[in-house]
Amino acid sequence: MELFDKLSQGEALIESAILVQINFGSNNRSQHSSGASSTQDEHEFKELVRSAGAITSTLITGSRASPDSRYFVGTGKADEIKTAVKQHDADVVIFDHSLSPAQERNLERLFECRVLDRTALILDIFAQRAQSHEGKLQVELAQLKHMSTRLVRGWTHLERQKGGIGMRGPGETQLETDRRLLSIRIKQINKRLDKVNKQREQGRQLRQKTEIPTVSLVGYTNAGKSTLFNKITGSGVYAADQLFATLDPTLRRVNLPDQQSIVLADTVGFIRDLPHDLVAAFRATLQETIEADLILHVIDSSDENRDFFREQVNNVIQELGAEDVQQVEVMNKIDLTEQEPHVEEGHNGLPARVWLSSLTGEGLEALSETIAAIFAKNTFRGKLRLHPALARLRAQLYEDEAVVSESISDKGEYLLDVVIQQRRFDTMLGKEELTLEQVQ
Ligand SMILES: Nc1nc2c(ncn2[C@@H]2O[C@H](COP(=O)(O)OP(=O)(O)OP(=O)(O)O)[C@@H](O)[C@H]2O)c(=O)[nH]1
Ligand SMILES: [Mg+2]
Repeated sequence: MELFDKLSQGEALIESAILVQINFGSNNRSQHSSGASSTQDEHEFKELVRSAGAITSTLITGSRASPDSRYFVGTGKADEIKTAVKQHDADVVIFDHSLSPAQERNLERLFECRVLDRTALILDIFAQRAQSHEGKLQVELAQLKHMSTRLVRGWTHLERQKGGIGMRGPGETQLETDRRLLSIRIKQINKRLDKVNKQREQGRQLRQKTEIPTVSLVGYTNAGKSTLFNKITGSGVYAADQLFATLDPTLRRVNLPDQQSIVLADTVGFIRDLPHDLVAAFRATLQETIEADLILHVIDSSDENRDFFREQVNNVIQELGAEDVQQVEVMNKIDLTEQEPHVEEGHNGLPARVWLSSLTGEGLEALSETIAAIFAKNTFRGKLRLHPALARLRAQLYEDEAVVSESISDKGEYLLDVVIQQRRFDTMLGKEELTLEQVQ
């Protein structure tokens, strides 16, 4: 009866999955390196599968020099997986890697069961989580693109009606249609996305006109961004112990202690090795990140791999062209550690790191004050045009880590984007006894 209720609510059956993870012998994946350990990879892979709503029957690991063109794994390993499928009566085999359409097809024929790769798995999670119109369109587009190379399949054709991982979203009806219909649908979605982008652009321009600074919560999946967002805004944005609980950036206007307003944006969590197609598909969703005045980089401080995650997120920020945006690290979940809530200052006299707990709320006030301080008048932020003779001042600004970006004018002047405490800046200028030209 319970099962029937579940089905009638449109929820998929819980599936049993065989997981496959192959180590290709790269050094930075070894157990004791500072990078992602294999145990960590394993944990994350299982979490992803759990988020997709499947149960891990068993995880099969192995190592190879390079992928086999036919089965991705060697024939011996392929037989091992096949046996496991039979033994566990598995519904699906999920690879923590990208598979070519041909490999996927060969494996499905061999196992007589559905085979998914990492991209399809992540897409499936996205499909379940997408909330907004744009998010749904983005996911459908990415799914259709992924699917268009995999239209001709033997086994899945029959299985598709049943639903399950990788089968949600546009799957059921689209597989029966041909490539032509698929491309029509892709065009349609692109058109709608264009429209959504225009609307987004209008909203952004409006915010710029009113000069409300935008603050983005960015971070690895499960770091606690949505929990923090909810705590700050008092709104009920979905937060759950699942990867990708949030897909769409959610914007809220927030009043700071000193009467200033900011727009706070919650964003989708980053993840290691996000398939490249997806980075492109979600660029629009993460646009807010790029255009923010301040990035709050949320980090699960209780996680032993926090440094690795931090690096991963900073890589993605760079990929999105947002590395010049000022960043404050939010060291979250201190309730799970020995840390007391506190603010760490950077060299430029501005806060660099706030230790807090989004769950208990300790340290939250300090964060609000920190954000307020950054946008308050006592912070100098702007572009400077420095004559080449002012190289010493320039060096000092660099020493203080106050320079966000730099270019050189035709006349050889330094054009600097600077963020620094006003008082500290005044002291520096005092020493130079020179006037500067402030651009802007
Ligand atoms: N103990 C503790 N748990 C926290 C804290 N903040 C968040 N969590 C938990 O961490 C889990 C993930 O939180 P979310 O806010 O959904 O994380 P997220 O960064 O938005 O994740 P994605 O949307 O998947 O990117 C939830 O179970 C939260 O309850 C905290 O300060 N302390
Ligand atoms: Mg979230």
